[in-house]
Amino acid sequence: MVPMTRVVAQGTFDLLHPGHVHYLEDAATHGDELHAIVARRANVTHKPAPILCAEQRRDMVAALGAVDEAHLGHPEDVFVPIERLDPDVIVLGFDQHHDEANIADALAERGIDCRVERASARDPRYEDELLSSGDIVDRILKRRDPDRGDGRDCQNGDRPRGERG
Ligand SMILES: Cc1cc2nc3c(=O)[nH]c(=O)nc-3n(C[C@H](O)[C@H](O)[C@H](O)COP(=O)(O)O)c2cc1C
Ligand SMILES: Nc1ncnc2c1ncn2[C@@H]1O[C@H](COP(=O)(O)OP(=O)(O)OP(=O)(O)O)[C@@H](O)[C@H]1O
Repeated sequence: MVPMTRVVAQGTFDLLHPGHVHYLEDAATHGDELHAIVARRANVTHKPAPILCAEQRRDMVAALGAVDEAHLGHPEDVFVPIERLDPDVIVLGFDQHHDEANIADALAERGIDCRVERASARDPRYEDELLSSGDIVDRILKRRDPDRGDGRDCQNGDRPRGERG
C-alpha cells in the first residue's frame, strides 16, 4: 500500500480569483491530498488586512475541487497546524513572501520531515482580468466611489453607477 502524500498550501485567500485556483490546483499536483491553511487576519501584516473573515475565506477555499480540506490558521503559531497535519510537502505560492530555506530549517528544528516547494504563476488570460485580491478591492472602491477615481472602466465598456446602457 503506497502511503498518501499529504500537501499543504496556505494563504490569505481574501477575494478569490483564478490565481488562487491555479495555485491550489498546482499544489494539489504535488501529492495525493491537499490541505489549505487560511491565514488569520492578525497574521496578515505584510499587506492590508483581508476584507472577509477567516471562516468565510476558509469556506470558499474548501469549496474548490482541488482542496481536500481547508483549515483556519493558528492565531499565534503558524507551525501548530503543520505539526498537526504532518505534511510531506508544503507548496508555497509563486510570489509568497516566505523563504524556502527558512521554512525548511524551521521544519527540521521541529523534527518535521517535509519538503518545501513553490507553485507556478498564472498569468492574466483576459484584458480585464484581476489576479490579485487587493486589486479587486481597489477596483470596487474606484467603481463604487467615483470620487476616488474616474469611476469608469472603459476597458470593457462598464459605465459608472447610475448610467444605464
Ligand atoms: C507553512 C506555513 C504555515 C502557515 N500557517 C499559518 C497559520 O497557522 N496561521 C496563520 O494565520 N497564517 C499561517 N501562515 C501564513 C499565511 O498562510 C500566509 O503565508 C501569509 O498570510 C502570506 O500569504 P499570502 O500573502 O500569500 O496570502 C502559514 C504560512 C506558511 C508558509
Ligand atoms: N496569479 C497567481 N498565480 C499563481 N498563484 C497566485 C496568483 N495570485 C495569487 N497566488 C497565490 O495564492 C496564494 C494566496 O495569495 P493571497 O491570498 O495573498 O492573494 P493575492 O491575490 O496574491 O493577494 P494580494 O495581491 O492582495 O496581495 C499565494 O501563495 C499566492 O502566491
